[in-house]
Amino acid sequence: MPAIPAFVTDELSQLGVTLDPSQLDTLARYLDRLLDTTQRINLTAVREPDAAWRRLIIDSLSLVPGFEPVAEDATIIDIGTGGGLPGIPLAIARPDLRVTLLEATGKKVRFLNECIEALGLTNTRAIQQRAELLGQDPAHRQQYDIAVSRAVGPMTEVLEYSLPLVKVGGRVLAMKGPKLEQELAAAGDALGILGAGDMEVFEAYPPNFKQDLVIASIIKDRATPGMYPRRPGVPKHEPL
Ligand SMILES: C[S@@+](CC[C@H](N)C(=O)[O-])C[C@H]1O[C@@H](n2cnc3c(N)ncnc32)[C@H](O)[C@@H]1O
Repeated sequence: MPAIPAFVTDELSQLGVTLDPSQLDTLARYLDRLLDTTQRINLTAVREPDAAWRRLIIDSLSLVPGFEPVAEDATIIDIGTGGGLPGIPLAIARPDLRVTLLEATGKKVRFLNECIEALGLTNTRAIQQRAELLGQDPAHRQQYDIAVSRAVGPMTEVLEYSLPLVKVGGRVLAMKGPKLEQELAAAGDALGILGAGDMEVFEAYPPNFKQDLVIASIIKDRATPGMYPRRPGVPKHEPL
């Protein structure tokens, strides 16, 4: 069984996340695969095992408290999931939720499908597509309760990828660093245009952790106009 550092359960419990031994084991097996595969495909820059538990697994699970209240069987989409972050740790920690991993790059999606199969993640699927196209696909547009993301781009771009995929009444949860304030100052137009309502920003960790990870939580309260998201590449190169 892959090693699980002693700090993991304690740090998770400080975030309000409790996992059983088999969930911890599944997380360890996922991390093993991710670190092993990253020697061939660049899936993460974090290679050292303790740092990988903290920055990849525990950081991802810091989103869990932001899910509440959430309906049983709620649908989550992880936009630009790369090697499965934060979506795979979330799917392991919350088997009651249905998780879609969205990623544009084929070789990363192949890795995600191998993980889903090997780890027996029956609540998880991976889709190879660009967010700009999935957001215009009626099978996915405004179908998700929650859109999550990590390290996909500035807030304005993340909002144009995320809000079209979320139901009215659903939520966007974006993992962000210390530049969030500047990014939000630039994102006012995007919030209004894309149908955002109330927004809250909270620290992912209690103060004793000294981590600067913050989570922006945005409720969607109106339908997104049909012209958004715009064509692939436009949200990035001509931000709203
Ligand atoms: C910096 S990586 C972050 C990956 C992962 N979220 C993480 O934190 O490790 C950004 C990922 O988003 C994907 N991506 C970027 N733009 C995208 C888009 N428009 N639609 C789908 N995936 C996209 C990229 O292919 C890449 O794998």
